[in-house]
Amino acid sequence: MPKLAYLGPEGTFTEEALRILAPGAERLPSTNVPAALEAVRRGQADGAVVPLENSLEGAITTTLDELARGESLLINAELLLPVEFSLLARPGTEIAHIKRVFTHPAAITQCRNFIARELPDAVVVAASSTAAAAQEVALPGSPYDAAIAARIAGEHYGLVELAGGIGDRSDTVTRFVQVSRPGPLPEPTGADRTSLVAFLADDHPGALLEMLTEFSVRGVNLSRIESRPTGDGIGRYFFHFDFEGHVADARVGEAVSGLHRICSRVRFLGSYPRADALSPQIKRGTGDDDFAEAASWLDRIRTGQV
Ligand SMILES: O=C(O)C(=O)C[C@]1(C(=O)O)C=C[C@@H](O)C=C1
Repeated sequence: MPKLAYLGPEGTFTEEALRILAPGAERLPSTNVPAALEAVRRGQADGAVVPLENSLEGAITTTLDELARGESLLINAELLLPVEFSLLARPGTEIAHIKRVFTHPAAITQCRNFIARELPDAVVVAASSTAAAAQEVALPGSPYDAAIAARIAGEHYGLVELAGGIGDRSDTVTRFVQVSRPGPLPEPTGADRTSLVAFLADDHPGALLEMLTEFSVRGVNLSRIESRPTGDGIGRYFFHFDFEGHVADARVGEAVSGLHRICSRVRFLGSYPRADALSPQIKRGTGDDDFAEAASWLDRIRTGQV
């Protein structure tokens, strides 16, 4: 049975995602995303499940940065999980008396309107996770009056739900990824996604366009691009890319090789089945057969068999 680290403690949305992605796995709660990923790198866990982006707040930048640094980890699965938030408090608490709310920064963003409307005078403090906030609020003498978390966190830690479905949108989804140390890739399914991090050799004019061109000329459709600061100064970035296809596909392999040639460094983050199982539209001349036929034709003309 694999042991998987996750952003804990029990009752986080990440735990819910892990239960779906790996129902039989042993769960190792970690205090934050870096700790969950380090547990994999140190061999304390066989893998980890961490949040990557949210449909309302965008990327979980800590995860992007932690996947770009340290020893390489590979994404081997993803999950899109609908997230619903509840306002949880110790029994007997009234909303009017709530002055200090505790929750994960992503939850603060996703419940902004509820907080402004129903808790205008409350101070909202960032916690390492929604369930960590609920765990803290449940402690006698806690400095916090309420937590924003999943309803199940209230059940775990003995809190009552004062309000449910408090997110600004009812259709919010968070994307989670399951990562492991480098090893065999998942087999191509025809509905895959590939992720990588690219570091520019320099920021000459058009450098970003050159990277994008490596995808477009081969008909590889980008689904996400995020710039993240390298820390070397304002304007110095590295880039996270998600795109359709599996690195075993000729067009994807050619695009990734092209990036490898023009960038100072490329970190491959994996090819894995898409959570939405959507198959890409293959542009004319960019299918595996097209690449194979073109390679044969090139061999022929290089030997004068024109
Ligand atoms: O704190 C949690 O419960 C988490 O699983 C983290 C997290 C996140 O990082 O976005 C996951 C889903 C929600 O968007 C809120 C928080």
